[in-house]
Amino acid sequence: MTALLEVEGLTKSYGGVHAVRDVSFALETGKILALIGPNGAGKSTCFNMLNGQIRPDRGVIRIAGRNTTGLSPRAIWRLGVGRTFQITATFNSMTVRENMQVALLSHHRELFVPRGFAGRFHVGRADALLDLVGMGHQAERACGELAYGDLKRLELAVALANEPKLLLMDEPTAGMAPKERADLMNLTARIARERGLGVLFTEHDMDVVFAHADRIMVLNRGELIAQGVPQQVRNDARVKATYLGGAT
Ligand SMILES: Nc1ncnc2c1ncn2[C@@H]1O[C@H](COP(=O)(O)OP(=O)(O)OP(=O)(O)O)[C@@H](O)[C@H]1O
Repeated sequence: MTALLEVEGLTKSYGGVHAVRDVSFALETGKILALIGPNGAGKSTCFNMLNGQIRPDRGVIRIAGRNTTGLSPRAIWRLGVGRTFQITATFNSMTVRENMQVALLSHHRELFVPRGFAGRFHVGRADALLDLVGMGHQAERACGELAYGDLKRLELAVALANEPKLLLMDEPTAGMAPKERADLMNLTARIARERGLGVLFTEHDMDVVFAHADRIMVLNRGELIAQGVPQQVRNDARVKATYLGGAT
């Protein structure tokens, strides 16, 4: 069976710095894969090659069997790759529902709706996605008033408006309280299973990674030094020496 995401020999250098070197992995539908590593290991570079922001020097990226290497971020988004960001990207002056409506209009390429009319479109779909992430009761609130954890859930719903097959989450739980972190990751795992999404996330919080990832990849100085299920990675001598130390 073709994996949802297949990466072979992904490589990127900046001058003499090997930011990502010969990285290969695969991600199956319905699974959650974590990409971890110390500061400067190459996580962001790797992520940004997958979403089209950085062009690899070498290597191949296939999403659902289609070669997406070197495509623009917009083309990759159109092929069904959703993203959430470290810094939440919602419109603060709009309500929660309006943010969803804008995302849905964009997904349906309805970009020329006259100002002030966007609120009439996709109400049912917007509310269904808000219910899915537990935000239905806050549909009328302005985003600027939301608690941080709720903003992150809205951001997840916005990413789902594009009906992605693959979801890339950059430090999804950064800045959240421990209980909110677990809630967001449990929600993400449930949605991934139910909708057959693959999720790739970067994360500095090892509790989140080991509790919620199906598989973990560890980067160090641009190279993948280990990948496997959490128990394998936790017990890997090289990972312990270079990264985890006594952390787990
Ligand atoms: N645009 C760039 N120009 C030059 N060097 C870069 C550039 N982007 C990244 N690097 C270098 O590539 C290496 C990998 O950086 P990257 O940001 O991908 O790591 P990271 O694992 O995401 O780190 P962090 O956890 O701190 O965000 C680092 O040595 C970094 O200094």
